[in-house]
Amino acid sequence: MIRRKLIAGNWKMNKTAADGVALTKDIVAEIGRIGSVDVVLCPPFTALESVAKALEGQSIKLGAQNMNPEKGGAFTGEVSAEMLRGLFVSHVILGHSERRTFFGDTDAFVNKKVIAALANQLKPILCVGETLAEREAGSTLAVVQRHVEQGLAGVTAEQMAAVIIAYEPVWAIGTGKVATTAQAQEVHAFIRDLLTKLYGAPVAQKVRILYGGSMKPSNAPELLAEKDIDGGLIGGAALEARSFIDLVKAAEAAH
Ligand SMILES: O=C(CO)COP(=O)(O)O
Repeated sequence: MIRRKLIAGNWKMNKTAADGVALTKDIVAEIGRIGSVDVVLCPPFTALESVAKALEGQSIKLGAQNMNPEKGGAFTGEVSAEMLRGLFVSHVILGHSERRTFFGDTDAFVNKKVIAALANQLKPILCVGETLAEREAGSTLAVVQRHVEQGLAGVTAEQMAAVIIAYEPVWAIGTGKVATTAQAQEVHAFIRDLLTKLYGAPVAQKVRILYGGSMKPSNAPELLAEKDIDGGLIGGAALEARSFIDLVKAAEAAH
């Protein structure tokens, strides 16, 4: 089973709309119509519309970094799935560890978002991963299992075709401390086994599992060569055209 590699850039709270357009134009100039790798840019909400325009006619897709599961109403400061769809957004990062840590996102709330995203034809990129304390306590796999099972509660086998999972060990995010390929592959294989138990092998074999945490052009080829690592969710290295393009090229070479 060949899964298409996917490289997604999570810009986090960086880039004004103008900066985002400039970065997008540089990326598009080199890899706008890349055929063999899926590429998703996830700017902040404020840059989605301008980046969508800069991506017109290209195969690169647009993602958001969060969303509220409600349809609409009195939820000051929040953004709904329908609002994102209206801006040509196709993907949405959900359950990122920064949201879990700083903004109180629980597994149950993340699950509501996943369900709402799928109901609105948005592809969720569900983030899972342990903290350093959890790894040191030997609970990595238990934490990842909880994030996956609770995040996907109520998601059907058919809907899994639209779901992407990102394994992001929290201790590797923005720290320069990348998980070893063996550490990453172990957890990716564990997630695929879990998906096999939940949905059966034909479904589990098709789900893309991305790695995230200090992924760079220098360490990407080794990570992307692993059997169950299907791409990357990139933070820091997605903020510059050169490193992001090189990551996409590494995924193309690993294809
Ligand atoms: O959190 C991440 C992507 O969502 C990873 O961030 P870094 O690539 O900056 O470590």
